[in-house]
Amino acid sequence: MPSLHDCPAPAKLNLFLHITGRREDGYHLLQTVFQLLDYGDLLHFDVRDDSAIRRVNDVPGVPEETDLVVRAARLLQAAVPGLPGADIRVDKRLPMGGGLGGGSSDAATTLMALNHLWQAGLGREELMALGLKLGADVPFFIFGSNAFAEGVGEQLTAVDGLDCWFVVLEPGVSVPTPAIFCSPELTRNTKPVRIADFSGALQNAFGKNDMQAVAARLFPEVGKAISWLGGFGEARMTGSGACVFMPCQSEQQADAVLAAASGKWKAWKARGIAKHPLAGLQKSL
Ligand SMILES: C[C@](O)(CO)[C@H](O)COP(=O)(O)OP(=O)(O)OC[C@H]1O[C@@H](n2ccc(N)nc2=O)[C@H](O)[C@@H]1O
Ligand SMILES: Nc1ncnc2c1ncn2[C@@H]1O[C@H](COP(=O)(O)OP(=O)(O)OP(=O)(O)O)[C@@H](O)[C@H]1O
Repeated sequence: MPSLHDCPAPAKLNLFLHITGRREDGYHLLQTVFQLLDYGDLLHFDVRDDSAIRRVNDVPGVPEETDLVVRAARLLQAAVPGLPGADIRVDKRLPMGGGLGGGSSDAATTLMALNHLWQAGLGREELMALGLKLGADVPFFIFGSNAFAEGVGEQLTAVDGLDCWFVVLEPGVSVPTPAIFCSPELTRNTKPVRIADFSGALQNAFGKNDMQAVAARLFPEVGKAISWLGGFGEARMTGSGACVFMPCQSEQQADAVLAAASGKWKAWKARGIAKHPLAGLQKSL
């Protein structure tokens, strides 16, 4: 039976995240730049000769039935008649509720890998539409490159992103995204930026993360991580938290920050990448 092993589900950073308004249905209008990293989860797929979808390993805190990889596989199966099943193994490296998009990226990798293995024949746009049913960040990971996102996060425009090393700090807490979006303290009136103003200016810490102040108040470890990393450069929270990142001038600078973090913080370095590693698996419509 066909199989695909060591499929990357890369992490993302939100280089900035502006909340510019709120829709009548409660969803927030935002502007953000998604940056892909060369670090993330690893997924393994084996096609089955029956139609069952199984996650074959234990993932602490995520029951099989609620796992986004299982839900993504079922969604694709339901979209195209006659598809077989799959065994899926998830090597989790990204923290949950970290703002790194781990669950969303796992879902996107599952849709892309199984679309290929099952020869389901869906195009990129169709996979992105399926992905949006699973979460706001899933379409970005299928999109294939770094992106400026608007609307509720589904309107994507390709951008270069940053070609540099990043240090990422894991504060050790899990931030539930709805807790930040629901907070009365969240500001929702940042003036919209133009994508043209963003390009080139990013190295000088363009923009801000509007969710950062709320997350730091609700989860003090997030505030401590920002203060600590801010001693070395421009430190910012990604997504709704909890993780905090800093762009570095060189790999040596990243290594120096990691050495200083040793024994104090869980931290790692990753390089910004321009393309999703599975982008070549898809046919575009
Ligand atoms: C903050 C970001 O991480 C930025 O990358 C994402 O927009 C959030 O993505 P996510 O964690 O995949 O979130 P989802 O599972 O889609 O939504 C969780 C909840 O967040 C709120 N939500 C989400 C996206 C959005 N534009 N406005 C919202 O108000 C909704 O209450 C939703 O029920
Ligand atoms: N495969 C999966 N990996 C991680 N979380 C999953 C997965 N499947 C379901 N979940 C659920 O999704 C929740 C959010 O996890 P995730 O790691 O995507 O958060 P996040 O990094 O904050 O994402 P985002 O940046 O999109 O807000 C988890 O707490 C977990 O309950």
